[in-house]
Amino acid sequence: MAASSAATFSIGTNVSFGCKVGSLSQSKPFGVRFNSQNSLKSFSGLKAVTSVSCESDSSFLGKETSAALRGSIALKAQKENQSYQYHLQPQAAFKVAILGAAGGIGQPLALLIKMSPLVSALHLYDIANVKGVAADLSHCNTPSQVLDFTGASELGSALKGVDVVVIPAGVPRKPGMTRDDLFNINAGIVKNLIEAVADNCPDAFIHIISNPVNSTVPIAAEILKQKGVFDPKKLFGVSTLDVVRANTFVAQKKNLKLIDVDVPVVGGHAGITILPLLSKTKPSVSFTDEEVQELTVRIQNAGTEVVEAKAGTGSATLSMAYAAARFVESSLRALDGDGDVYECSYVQSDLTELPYFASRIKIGKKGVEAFITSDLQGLTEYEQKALEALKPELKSSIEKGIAFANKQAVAA
Ligand SMILES: NC(=O)c1ccc[n+]([C@@H]2O[C@H](COP(=O)([O-])OP(=O)(O)OC[C@H]3O[C@@H](n4cnc5c(N)ncnc54)[C@H](O)[C@@H]3O)[C@@H](O)[C@H]2O)c1
Ligand SMILES: O=C(O)C[C@H](O)C(=O)O
Repeated sequence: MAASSAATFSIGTNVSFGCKVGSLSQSKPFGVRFNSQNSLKSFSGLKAVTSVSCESDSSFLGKETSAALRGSIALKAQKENQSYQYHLQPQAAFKVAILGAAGGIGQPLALLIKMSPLVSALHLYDIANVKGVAADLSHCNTPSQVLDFTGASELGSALKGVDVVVIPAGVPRKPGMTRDDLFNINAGIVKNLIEAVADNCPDAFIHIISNPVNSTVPIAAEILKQKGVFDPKKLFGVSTLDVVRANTFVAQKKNLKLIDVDVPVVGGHAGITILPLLSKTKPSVSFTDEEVQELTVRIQNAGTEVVEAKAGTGSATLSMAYAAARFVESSLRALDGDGDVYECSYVQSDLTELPYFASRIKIGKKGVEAFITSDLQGLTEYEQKALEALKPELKSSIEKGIAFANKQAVAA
């Protein structure tokens, strides 16, 4: 085997996991390898805000200079390299649950999370078919323990003691459907799962993937309120896939190094409510009006692009698992005390007049720590108009979710 051959992939954080064959791993066939020095430039969005903020006096990072910031990250990265390169123990001991783990997203997401050095236990829950997924995954010689849970009677055990709950349970779209067409089935699924989360792990970070996210997040919030355990800082609608897509499409269009590109995406997660702020792209890049129009529409329709290509067999699963794994890893890093974690997410917000809104946020140990307001300042005329145009649809999706949850409460 060639001493230098290495297969390494990153899920978009400053941590990458690699199976390295050769000098590093002769006595260790699988290694958890931190690539932090390289990835100072390759965070694919997670730390892109570093460069935003260092150029702006009004940034959330205050007076810290770019050089000092990079220096501190480099030092930390070096230490991480030293500490973890040769160990198979988890770096931290967080427990993650996936609800809907046997599904198209759930399975690859479970695999990616199984590779995280921050996870000590992975709880896989579904209404069926999860035993085999867990048996299969448990043979991977990465540190976390995999446990399976099937059906409502085991849901409570799946959630006990968990730090992060990820919810991709529910039905996906078929061609011709909108995400809102999933409401009737998925609203009830999310409601039931969130009730169990409220009862068993009310302090956990909750990541909602199930569509329509614009409504399922408000449903989850209302259920948590009814149970008296709502912490708005810990409820996240996962809109990371919109950022991943925006980064990919912009890099392709402008012939940029993919790993450097970061585009904030705000609003919500459906059609025109998905608003990529191309004027805020890092590195700074100019677009013609036609490019802005073409890229914006492609990013907004990217989910439909996949649904149509899959021709009735489902919607995005692999790219979604990748995006969700990135968001999980970011959350775990924040829980682990990393003070430099930024992601876009659909959360309770007062950035606009709407109660829920996706924007870039800083995530800390207690959840949402700050909103990156600068992204919404100095928008182009195109972006400003698109922002106003998305509000009525987003408002009505939010109200639909709230009404559903309240109606259920009255009926109960
Ligand atoms: N937020 C996003 O960006 C994004 C991206 C892609 C897909 N999605 C959404 O994610 C959801 C799942 O997509 P998928 O492709 O994985 O679908 P899928 O049908 O392949 O998998 C869904 C899984 O959920 C399980 N499930 C159903 N009811 C459940 C319940 N009550 N409790 C636990 N598990 C239950 C099913 O058994 C199945 O294994 C869909 O609603 C889809 O629209 C969101
Ligand atoms: O488009 C869908 O229905 C799934 C998901 O929301 C996506 O953006 O891919």
